[in-house]
Formats: sequence, structure tokens, C-alpha cells
Amino acid sequence: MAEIVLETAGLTMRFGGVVATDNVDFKLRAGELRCLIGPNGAGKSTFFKCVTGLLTPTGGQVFMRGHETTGWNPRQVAALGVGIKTQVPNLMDGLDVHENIWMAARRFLPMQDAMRKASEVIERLALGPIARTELGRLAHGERQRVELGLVVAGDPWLVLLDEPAAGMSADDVERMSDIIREMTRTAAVVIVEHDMQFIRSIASTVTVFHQGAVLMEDHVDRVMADPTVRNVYLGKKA
Ligand SMILES: Nc1ncnc2c1ncn2[C@@H]1O[C@H](COP(=O)(O)OP(=O)(O)OP(=O)(O)O)[C@@H](O)[C@H]1O
Repeated sequence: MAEIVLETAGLTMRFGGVVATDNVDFKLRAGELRCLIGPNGAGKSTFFKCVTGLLTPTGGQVFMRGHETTGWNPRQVAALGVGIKTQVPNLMDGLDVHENIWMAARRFLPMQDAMRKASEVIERLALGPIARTELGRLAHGERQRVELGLVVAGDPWLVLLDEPAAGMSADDVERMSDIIREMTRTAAVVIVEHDMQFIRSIASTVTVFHQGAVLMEDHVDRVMADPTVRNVYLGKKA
């Protein structure tokens, strides 16, 4: 079986009386693509923040490739080889796409290598036609794709994405699906996402959160057909 690249054991986060993430045991193996879904307030973002180091959990542990990373900050987690995209944009509007990706690569590589890496990422994510366009002039879907470029610039073996398809058109979602599939050639990927069209298009295994805990984990088609999940998560949308 492939190596476990991300694991949580009893991961818990309390905000006063609210238990946002409740004793979550989670495992992700090399090469896997996993979407985290669930209704609003189910605890997905809190789980994501505890794993990426944006929050320090109040209980339990996080392991990445066998290193215990509980309580590490996002910079430490990234330095381990983990690419993180939060909901807060990370782009510089006055710079073009190539420059933005180059700046991201520069955190890991010397100047010339970072230049080469930026060109390679642009090729890999099919960003060539907009490589010399300033970020401020790009449409929302294009900006989201560039954000993924920043993530892969560090050659991560684990990628953690919070809502990469939020606010995108159907065409953008399709392009984003292609990029995510491409990413899984070299990294295990975890995605917090609401967009079911996107989740279905990447034909992913999903982990369903409900009231801070894991309700079910299975292929998206089986999860969507499950009556309990439909009740708690899809409700009237099913
Ligand atoms: N900083 C905070 N302080 C207090 N309560 C919080 C905080 N962050 C989250 N919560 C609470 O924790 C619970 C889980 O929230 P969380 O944002 O993790 O859910 P979610 O599944 O990501 O929801 P959404 O899909 O709406 O983003 C909610 O009850 C929320 O109100």
C-alpha cells in the first residue's frame, strides 16, 4: 500500500463551547485525491486550518509523512514540501503571471532555477497565453489557476486547497479539473470544496464532515446516493 502522507489522530478544535472539529481520524496516501465536503458549519475549514497550521488544534495530532506537525505554523508546513492554497488570495496584482510564479519559486530556489521553474509551471498548467499579463487584468478563473501555479512552484508532494473552484464559471471549473488531475501525477491532493460539479468531474473520493466529525468516506457517486448524506448535506438540493 502507498505511504500515508497525511494523517490526523483525534484532531479536535474547540472555540469556547463550540466543538468545530471533533476527534477526527483522517488518512491520505500518496497519489490520492480527496475532497472534503459537508454543509455550512460542518468543520471542514477548521480541519483544513488545523492541518495547514493556521490554527493550533486544542486536541489530537497531525502527521505528515511521519513527521508530527501539530502546532507548526504554515511556513514550517510549507517548508516540508506541502503546497497550500487558502481562501485568502496570494497574488501580486502589479506583476504578471510569470513574475508571480517566479516569486513563489524563489522561496525555494536560487534566481536562475526559479526562472526555469516558473516557465516549467506555466507550461505544465497551460498558462502560456497569459504568462505576460498583469494579475490585475485577469478574470477570476484565471487568477485561481495562477494561484495553483504558486502552489506547484514548490514541487509539493502534498497539496492542500481551500475552495479552488469558488465563484468559477463551468468552463473555468473544467480547466481547473484538468489541472487538479495533472497535479495528482506528482502530489497527493486534499480539496475543501462546495462545487459538486467540480467534485464529480475529478471523480474523487470524498470525506463528508457533519457537526465536526467524519460522517462518511467513499467515492463521490456512492456518497451522493447515500440517504444519510442526502439528509444532512444535500437536503433539498438532492
Ligand atoms: N474562529 C472561530 N471562533 C468561533 N467559532 C468558530 C470559529 N471558526 C469556526 N467556528 C465555528 O466552528 C464551526 C465549524 O466551522 P467551519 O468554518 O470549520 O465549518 P465549514 O464546514 O468550513 O463551513 P463552511 O462550508 O460554511 O465554510 C461552526 O459552528 C463555526 O461557527
